[in-house]
Amino acid sequence: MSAAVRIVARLRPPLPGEVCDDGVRVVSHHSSAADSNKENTESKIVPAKTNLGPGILVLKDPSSSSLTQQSQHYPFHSAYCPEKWLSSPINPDSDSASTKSLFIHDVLPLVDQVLSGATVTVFAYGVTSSGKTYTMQGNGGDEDRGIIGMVVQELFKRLDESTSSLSMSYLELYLDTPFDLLVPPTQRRRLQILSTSSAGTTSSHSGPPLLSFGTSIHLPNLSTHPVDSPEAFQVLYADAMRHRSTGATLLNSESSRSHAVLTLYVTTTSEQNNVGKLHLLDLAGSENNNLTGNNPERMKESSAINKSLTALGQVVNALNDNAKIVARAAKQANIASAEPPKLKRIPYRSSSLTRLLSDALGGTSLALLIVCLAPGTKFRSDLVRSVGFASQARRIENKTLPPPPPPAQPIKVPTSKTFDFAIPFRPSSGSSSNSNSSNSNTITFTSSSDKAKFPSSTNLSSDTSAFSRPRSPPARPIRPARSTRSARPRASSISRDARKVINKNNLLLSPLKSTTSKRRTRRISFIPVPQGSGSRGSLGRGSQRGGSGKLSMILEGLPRPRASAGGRLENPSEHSLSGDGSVGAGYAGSGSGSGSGVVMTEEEIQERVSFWVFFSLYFSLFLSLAYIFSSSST
Ligand SMILES: Nc1ncnc2c1ncn2[C@@H]1O[C@H](COP(=O)(O)OP(=O)(O)OP(=O)(O)O)[C@@H](O)[C@H]1O
Repeated sequence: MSAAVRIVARLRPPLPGEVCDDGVRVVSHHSSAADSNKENTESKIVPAKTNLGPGILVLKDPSSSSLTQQSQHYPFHSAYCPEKWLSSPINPDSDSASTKSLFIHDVLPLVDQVLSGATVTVFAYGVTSSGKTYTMQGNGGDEDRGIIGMVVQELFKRLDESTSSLSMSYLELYLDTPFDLLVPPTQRRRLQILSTSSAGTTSSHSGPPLLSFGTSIHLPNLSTHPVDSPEAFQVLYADAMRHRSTGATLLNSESSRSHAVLTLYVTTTSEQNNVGKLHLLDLAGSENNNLTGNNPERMKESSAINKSLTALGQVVNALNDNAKIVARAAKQANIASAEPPKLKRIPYRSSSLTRLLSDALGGTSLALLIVCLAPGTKFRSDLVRSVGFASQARRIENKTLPPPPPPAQPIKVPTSKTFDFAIPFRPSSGSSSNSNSSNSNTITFTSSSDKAKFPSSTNLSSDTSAFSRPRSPPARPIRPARSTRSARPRASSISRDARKVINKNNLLLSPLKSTTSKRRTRRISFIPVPQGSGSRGSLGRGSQRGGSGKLSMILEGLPRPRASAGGRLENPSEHSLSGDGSVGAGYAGSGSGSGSGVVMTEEEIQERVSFWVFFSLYFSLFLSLAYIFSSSST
């Protein structure tokens, strides 16, 4: 799968005393057709779907009040700016300037991807004092929260704590050298950057997933720290920020003197062992030393920053050229027989920054580039350079990795008598509490294939929020047989119904061999649920048949959909998952009776008969003795 780098432009408001002109505008999608240059084909192809995007940024003649033929259009995925630079008012519900808008429209969809196990890189790029740190980190207050704080809050809202965990690493590139920001300054040591193949991380590994920094690069000594709450994150983050290199320049009293890379690892241990990664980068800004008034130390830093940003520009240039070469080759008539186009070498190794970003640019990560722009006239040439850089990055296509494979471990085979291990069904919170859950009986099926899995397209209800992890394709749902009228139908009639299930679901029934069979087994318990229990998982299908009785079904030994503690997975057409993780598929039985049914193997019936015979014998013996004893005492 390929995915273009997503580009967002953000024009900050003027700072006190900053001289601005009318040379930049953002054309909202509402007015793009009317206001923008109609001959600009690029602006026409941008879909107008989100509230704020596509963000067409226009550089225009500052002395002219309107957009002219000479105005240059830069269509990005979104653009944010104070209202005064909007070409026409946008949707009144939208906020064109805040970090929150940017987060909701452009970052939030990527958070879903991280939870699905993808690697995502968000990086803020721009000239010094253009608002990169403000965008990523905020200004400290709740009103001015940055993307990092919002992402962490959102991750904790969505993480299922029983199966997922969050950890973080944080490093800075100071003078193009990586340092760990989460170790005390006394232990500050230069980190090594290795390519993944030389680090040997591709070797097979069992146990918890490895927290490797990237797919193609690896930092073996970078520390990772578990984070179990937003507050714990704040403590670690604030500590690390104290270690980050900042300094005052004439343009910014707290100018970042290093590129900072915060990585959040979402490790999921249920179903599929995988790690979703979110790299959040606050790059240092390119600097014009004439404007910053740097001293020798600042000059050294500035030269390192500018050098690494130049290297980044060269990488983007080369990737852009390659994208053009590929597009040109694709236009040629007989591509199938043509030689693959000769592509340029990408100079990733020319700086530590480009090595760290090799996944995000032309690699396997999903990427969002936030181009921060300063409106002051003294920054105009920097602004033009920045939008030029962003326009080139727009053509870069990353090759995202496919979703992680399904678990390799086989499903565990229950070997002893099956009904002893039946998991009692607990009614979900919406159902009535008096279901006879202890009265569970089981039938063992031996499956000829692994096809009959739970339909996995289950959605989380609104209170638990959906993980959008791509799951294995849904199989046909198992449809339990219709119940009979009697509360305890005879085994023979149940067997017939059960056979229907078996035939429909490609299962083999082996009632006598089932408990000792070495083959993979599945157990299905049919448990009576009181009439009108109102489980949210009840199917409409059954009620169409006019039935009022309900059965619930438990599948054991199958992968279960995840739900957060106390949360509930729900698919209104098939299944419900109660907070304890037990899954029920409610359906309405036919007929007007209670609709409860019991399914047993012949072996189980024999066992029950023997039990009752012995029980009756002992009980009558006890009665006789009691009678003899009482008559002798009188
Ligand atoms: N969107 C915004 N709204 C209000 N103030 C902003 C905004 N963006 C930036 N600022 C202010 O502009 C100043 C410079 O911003 P910031 O430090 O984030 O720049 P920077 O791009 O990170 O600079 P450097 O590369 O030098 O670190 C700060 O005082 C910040 O509060």
